[in-house]
Amino acid sequence: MLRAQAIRAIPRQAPVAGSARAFSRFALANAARNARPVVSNVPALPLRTRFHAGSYRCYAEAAGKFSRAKPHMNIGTIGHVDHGKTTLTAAITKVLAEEGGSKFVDYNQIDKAPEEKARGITINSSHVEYETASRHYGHIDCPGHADYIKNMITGAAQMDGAIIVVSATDGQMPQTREHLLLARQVGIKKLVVFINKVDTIDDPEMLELVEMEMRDLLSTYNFDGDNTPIIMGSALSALEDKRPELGKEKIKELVAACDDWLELPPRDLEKPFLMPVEDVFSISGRGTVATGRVERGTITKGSEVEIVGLGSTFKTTLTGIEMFHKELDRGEAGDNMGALLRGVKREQVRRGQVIVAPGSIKSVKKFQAAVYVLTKEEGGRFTPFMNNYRPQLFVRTSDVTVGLTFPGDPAESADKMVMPGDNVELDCELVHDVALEIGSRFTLREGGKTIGTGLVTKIVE
Ligand SMILES: Nc1nc2c(ncn2[C@@H]2O[C@H](COP(=O)(O)OP(=O)(O)OP(=O)(O)O)[C@@H](O)[C@H]2O)c(=O)[nH]1
Ligand SMILES: [Mg+2]
Repeated sequence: MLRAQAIRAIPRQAPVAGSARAFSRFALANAARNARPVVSNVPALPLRTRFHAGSYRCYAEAAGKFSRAKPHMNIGTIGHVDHGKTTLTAAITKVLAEEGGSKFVDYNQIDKAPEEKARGITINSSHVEYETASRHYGHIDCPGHADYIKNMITGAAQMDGAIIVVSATDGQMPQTREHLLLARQVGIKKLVVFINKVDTIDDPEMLELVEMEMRDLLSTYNFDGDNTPIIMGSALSALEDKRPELGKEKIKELVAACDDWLELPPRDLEKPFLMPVEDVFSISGRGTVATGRVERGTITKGSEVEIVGLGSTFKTTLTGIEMFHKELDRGEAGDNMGALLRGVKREQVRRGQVIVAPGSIKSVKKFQAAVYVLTKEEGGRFTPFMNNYRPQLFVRTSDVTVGLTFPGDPAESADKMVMPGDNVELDCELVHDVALEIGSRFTLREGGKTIGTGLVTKIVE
């Protein structure tokens, strides 16, 4: 709800008074098209894209509980089961509440996370918020491993940075590694480590060992193992007001490390321009107009752009921008606009292509992806699928058949299968190339229903 309000709260760019002739025919069609969804139950645009459009401004206007003049960042606790993610989340809100930067949210409130339906996929996750001297944070904690996986693949609750929690009693465990890998794949660049349950450890050498192993592991997954802040403490002590040197003080250190080390994500407006083509019109006397909703970046009239995907990639000049029947000089993320393209024939541009800042994204046919396959309760398949399964892949406005195979030796893949509810790494080959990059999210559909969702993790060609 908060999110929906927040999206609506983002003010649109006010149209500048139009010049001589607006491309009114396309504007009408544009309005009509916006009113009807193209494929009825295709999941909405990734929440992330919409949510990020206004970044912290969303929060500023939606909640009004704290002062929101500070930049906003989404983070979360990740790590192996039972290592103390939820306890730590509660402890952070408790310690910051004492300084007026949060409302204390106790363990039980966090752990009875509501089921959230994001694009048909049920994810249990809790969102809390708090404020430090320099930032406002939205913090995500999921109750179970499967929910972290779904969350990260689908991006339903996006994290720009994360706190990885490792229990000093166990050290790194399989899910520590799995979450690190996924964090890397979803584009999280920096993490902060919290070695938890230090209250139960008497041997300092044990702690050194856990720290060393974590630094190695971070480096293995291409994080900065040498410089990543590692804080050792006890979330439970902080929560129970015991041993402040392990509790409260360490939570303060952790929060300070988040402020200093985790980098604010680039705002959508700062990214290179990208507009997925939804429709194309030819307007006599003026030329070809492509319409769509700008996903990221800004563009000015007269800029050089590149049209990418579906077999043809070429450059042209954007000679006009129109919104709401008015001609404008500039378009930006979130705008529904029409782009007048110089010297381009109508047949050269198609729905499914993207118009981008030249060189900012490539057209791709083969890639690897992390895929989450919906359960039948989530509206997905009832039965497993095998090697060489060929559903439709939807990304932005394109819809292409994709062949899915298991990575590795084909001889060993013959009797492998993927069950509804699984998450798997798959090799993907599209029948047509489309604009994709590492981190692009897509959905898989078959027979009119969504059966899976995926994240591009590696570009092959
Ligand atoms: N001794 C000690 N126990 C702790 C500490 N932090 C958490 N625990 C205990 O560890 C257990 C698991 O803590 P949770 O916070 O539920 O762990 P989690 O990582 O959220 O677990 P899942 O959500 O199930 O993956 C609970 O019994 C906590 O009380 C700590 O600093 N010291
Ligand atoms: Mg938990």
